Amino acid sequence: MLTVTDLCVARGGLAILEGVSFELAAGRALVLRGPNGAGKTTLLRTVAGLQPAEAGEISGGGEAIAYAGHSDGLKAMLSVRENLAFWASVFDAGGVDDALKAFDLVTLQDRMAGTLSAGQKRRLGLARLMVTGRPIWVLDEPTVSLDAASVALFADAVRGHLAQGGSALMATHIDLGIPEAEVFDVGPFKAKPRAAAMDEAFL
Ligand SMILES: Nc1ncnc2c1ncn2[C@@H]1O[C@H](COP(=O)(O)OP(=O)(O)OP(=O)(O)O)[C@@H](O)[C@H]1O
Repeated sequence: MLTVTDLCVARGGLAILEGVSFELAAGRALVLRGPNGAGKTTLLRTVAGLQPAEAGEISGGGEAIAYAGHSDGLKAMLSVRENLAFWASVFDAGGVDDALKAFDLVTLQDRMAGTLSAGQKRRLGLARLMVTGRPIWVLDEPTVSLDAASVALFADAVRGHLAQGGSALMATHIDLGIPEAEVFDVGPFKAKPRAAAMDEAFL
């Protein structure tokens, strides 16, 4: 269970969201909603441990989290299969063949990742999640560049992950058709204007 309590997150020296609390249980998905610039990416980065929280607590995250952000994080000179094998070895996990199948990458498995189209790169970036063995997927706009068929593959992968007791926290503007998903609107948690604590030394 991922538990976020009274969290305040900041970006560029400014508090963005404050008083954020939610729980994410095994088998559940939580979709962050809010307009551009509302703070969804900042919240996801903080939950994933990529930046410190200004205040509040996050428990149950850490090593349990696999994060996929705006960048696909691929190695251009490795093949599709080699990219997945590399990440599987980093996480000491397996599942390369299942990941290739789930994201329709079998026929592309020997192609250099750098030669893939934007949507194919995104499919490979998302397939990486399946070889991490980590239970909590934290995903920032995972469906960018994906066509309708690929969005359906992604939704199937998330549903499969939830069915195995995993969970997913994601920012997305589209309806993925995942009945387990709850919506969390970040709008009401907009921070009152004030400088973030970490920048005090530079004021
Ligand atoms: N590196 C940065 N330095 C300064 N400000 C930043 C930085 N990154 C983001 N911001 C600002 O922080 C606020 C929150 O941005 P964030 O990316 O979290 O929003 P978002 O809800 O994910 O938006 P979108 O839907 O457009 O992806 C915005 O006002 C943004 O301009």
